[in-house]
Amino acid sequence: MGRARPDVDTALRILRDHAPELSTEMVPAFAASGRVVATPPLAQLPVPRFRASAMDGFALASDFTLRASADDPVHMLVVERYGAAGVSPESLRAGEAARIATGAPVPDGADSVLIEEKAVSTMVGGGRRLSLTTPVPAGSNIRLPGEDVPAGAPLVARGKLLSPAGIGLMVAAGVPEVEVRRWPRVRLVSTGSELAADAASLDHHPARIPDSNGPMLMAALREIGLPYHSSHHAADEANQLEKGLIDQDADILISTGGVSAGDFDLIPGTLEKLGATIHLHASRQTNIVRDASG
Ligand SMILES: Nc1nc2c(c(=O)[nH]1)N[C@H]1C(S)=C(S)[C@@H](COP(=O)(O)OP(=O)(O)OC[C@H]3O[C@@H](n4cnc5c(N)ncnc54)[C@H](O)[C@@H]3O)O[C@H]1N2
Ligand code: MOO
Repeated sequence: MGRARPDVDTALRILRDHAPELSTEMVPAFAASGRVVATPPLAQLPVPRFRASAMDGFALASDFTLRASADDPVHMLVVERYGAAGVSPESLRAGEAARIATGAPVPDGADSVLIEEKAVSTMVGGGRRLSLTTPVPAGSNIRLPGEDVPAGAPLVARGKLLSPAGIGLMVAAGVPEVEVRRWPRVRLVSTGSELAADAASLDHHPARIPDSNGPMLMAALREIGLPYHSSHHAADEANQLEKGLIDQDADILISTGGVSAGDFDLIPGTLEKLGATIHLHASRQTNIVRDASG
């Protein structure tokens, strides 16, 4: 058992090297926040899914506007051919410009979107006429299919924690479910004969103090989103400690108290008796161990 105090990176590496991998489960992508990725999810759809307008305005063929000038404006006929959701809009004919909304599919025949604010249009006869005094550059305000994420691309690396951004990315790319590690189960053991189980017993025992570490650590576990834990209080007495520390269902055992040099600091000895190997005794306050069962 080394007594040198390792830095945080070293301590984390030792922990990772000895932590057994948890089994995995499939969960819906929308419900995977805070889970650890076991198998990188792959984009089922490209993002954008189709050639999409980045702006509200008019979709048109840039070629048609090449000769536009203040002296000699180019006029186009505005057609209202929105792509209904899931339906590609009809192709544009020469000289037509289509009203288009941000995110809508760009019709065939158009290679550019002129933004609303730069467009000058007037009613002529029964229709709307768009007048251009400068050419519209090819490719303006169009997002290409797969520009953000190509189909098949891995979205989140193995071992990463899924963030809200990761959830949005997976759902945008059509991923229905993702393989993640199951939640680890944590057992929390407050040790110390001086700890009072409840406020009432403090009255009868003037030398006792409340078990504040237990509730604090439970709150910390909840804060990082770990849903499964059990908590236990054990007096500084070998049998009680042994019983308290054994939990076949726990993946992680967190104990508090009993690791320093007092006569009643029995945790390291008890753990070793139970078959644990101490890989890191990081400080007098921190014990990091691995159960013999793996
Ligand atoms: N002519 C102009 N067009 C746009 C301008 C501008 O100044 N002039 N601003 C652009 C900017 S910047 C932004 S930001 C967007 C703002 O768009 P809206 O807030 O009006 O939102 P929508 O047009 O409804 O949608 C935009 C885009 O996002 C997609 N969307 C909407 N909700 C969802 C959702 N729940 N999940 C996934 N995707 C969603 C929608 O389909 C569109 O693709 O306007 C620019 N345009
Ligand atoms: O207003 Mo938009 O917010 O530039 O993405």
